[in-house]
Amino acid sequence: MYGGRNTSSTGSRSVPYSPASVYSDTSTTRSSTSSSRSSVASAARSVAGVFVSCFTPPVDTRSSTKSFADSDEFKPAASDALRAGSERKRGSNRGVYATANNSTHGREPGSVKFSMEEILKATRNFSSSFKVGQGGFGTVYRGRLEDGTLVAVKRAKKSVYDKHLGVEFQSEIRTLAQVEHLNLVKFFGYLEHGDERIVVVEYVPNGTLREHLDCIHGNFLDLAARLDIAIDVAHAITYLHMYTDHPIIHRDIKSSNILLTENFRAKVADFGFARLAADSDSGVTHVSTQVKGTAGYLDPEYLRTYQLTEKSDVYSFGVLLVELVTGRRPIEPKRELMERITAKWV
Ligand SMILES: Nc1ncnc2c1ncn2[C@@H]1O[C@H](COP(=O)(O)OP(=O)(O)OP(=O)(O)O)[C@@H](O)[C@H]1O
Repeated sequence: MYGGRNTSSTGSRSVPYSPASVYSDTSTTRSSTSSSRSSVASAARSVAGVFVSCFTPPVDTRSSTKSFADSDEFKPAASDALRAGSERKRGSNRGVYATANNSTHGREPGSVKFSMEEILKATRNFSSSFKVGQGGFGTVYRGRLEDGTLVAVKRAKKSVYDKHLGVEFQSEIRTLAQVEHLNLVKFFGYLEHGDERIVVVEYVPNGTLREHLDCIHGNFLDLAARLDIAIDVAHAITYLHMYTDHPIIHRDIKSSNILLTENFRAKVADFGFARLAADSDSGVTHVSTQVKGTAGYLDPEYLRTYQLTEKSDVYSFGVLLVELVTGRRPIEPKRELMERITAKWV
């Protein structure tokens, strides 16, 4: 059922990302791309239609909502970064994308090899008070570079690179280095030194989408905010699928990989599982791979065939949309048998 990937008429995927090229059916790029890749944006548009027809836009309460960053010791720098144009507020132009040129940071994303000294200084020797999370890859610390840039420092646990002999790490680095989009967590650089594998990315101050759906931060996401988040994620996925040199399949779209800014806009994180999509120019339409991803979000066809295409991300995005609308988790083990798997339930 998977169709082949069409290529742009220019033969190049490095086209500037513009709302017109994504949303206009007359755009050369869009008209020449496969329906699989446009389905992310159209899914978001459909949900947008449902939301818009069902709900009167609520008053924007988010500006008055207290966020992580308000109490954060890094607050001044975080606020500066947000003010300086790397963010857009609700109601401003959708789909206007940051480029390296309007970055407020001193560093060009993706180009930096960090030294251990810089990392230790930024995280105060991996101080536990700077720890912000723990995931499959390792421990995440927040830090501040010498030039004031706020960063998240992802320190791989030893088993990760022992097991995969650095392959996953190298894959993450290559992927991170080639992407830049307002709705993707920005990559600043990395460190590979002895036993250490560290990735330095943009610090996104307001927690994960899942945390907000669980009301862990004490504020409720109104429907307009949820819609904005859905559209942000759709933009990020569309960019990965259509506008990088080689299409990138994220492979782990889920609410705990969606980070929120102070203005409750979404940035997609965690490219640890990312894998370049098959190149349609060579006639290959899928990548055969061992199954990776997160239970509840996994495309059943990918689970059955091990053949990965961009459609797997679109499926996960669909689960995410249901999660956004209902607040449910993709798997709810405490519910009755028939209701446990959200995709089936919905
Ligand atoms: N760029 C970031 N800015 C701020 N916090 C972050 C950032 N990246 C990660 N975090 C925090 O660290 C936690 C762990 O992130 P990580 O990406 O390592 O794992 P995960 O996505 O939660 O889990 P898994 O690796 O199993 O997919 C996140 O849940 C989030 O709270």
